[in-house]
Amino acid sequence: MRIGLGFDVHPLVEGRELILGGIKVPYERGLDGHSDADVLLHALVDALLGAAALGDIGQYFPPQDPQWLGISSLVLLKEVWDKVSRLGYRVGNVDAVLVAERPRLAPYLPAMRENIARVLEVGLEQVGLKATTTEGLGFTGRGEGIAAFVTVLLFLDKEIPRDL
Ligand SMILES: Nc1ccn([C@@H]2O[C@H](COP(=O)(O)O)[C@@H](O)[C@H]2O)c(=O)n1
Ligand SMILES: C[C@@]1(CO)OP(=O)(O)OP(=O)(O)OC[C@H]1O
Repeated sequence: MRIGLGFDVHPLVEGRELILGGIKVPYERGLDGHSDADVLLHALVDALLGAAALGDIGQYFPPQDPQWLGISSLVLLKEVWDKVSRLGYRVGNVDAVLVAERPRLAPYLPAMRENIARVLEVGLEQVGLKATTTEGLGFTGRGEGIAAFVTVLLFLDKEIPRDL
């Protein structure tokens, strides 16, 4: 059994779409980055890589490489999951928190969970996802950016408990 932790932050800017968990969220600004800047999926990728002790997202998708310019982070997640699952790992559960003052994310969380469950080949009940504000405090509170924290539990095939 292995535990992984991922954390990411991207700045909110004008002229970009807001993509979170592979879902386009209607908002007047979007996250800036080399890829689609999906902060939730980047933190999830790092949690998976961390659990398998395989490094971090930038080692596989360098921000200087034009190949990844504007890429959907669902593609990056799929590539990393292929790598991790080839080692024999399966997901026990994922738990994640999006930290954003605005927009209100609750209506979009179910679709984000579905995307994550589909790519990681697990049931919806194995993917926890919440949103929180920081009550106006800090860079998230000022609306300067969005942060995400993700934990993941991996099992090797032979270790999977019967109730999962
Ligand atoms: N961007 C966000 C932030 C929060 N929510 C939902 O609001 C609830 C209250 O958040 P607090 O930070 O005030 O505790 C929270 O439970 C979320 O469901 C949201 O939808 N979008
Ligand atoms: C996803 C990658 C891909 O170039 O770029 P960004 O969208 O800038 O995201 P970040 O989390 O800053 O770094 C990871 C990179 O691998």
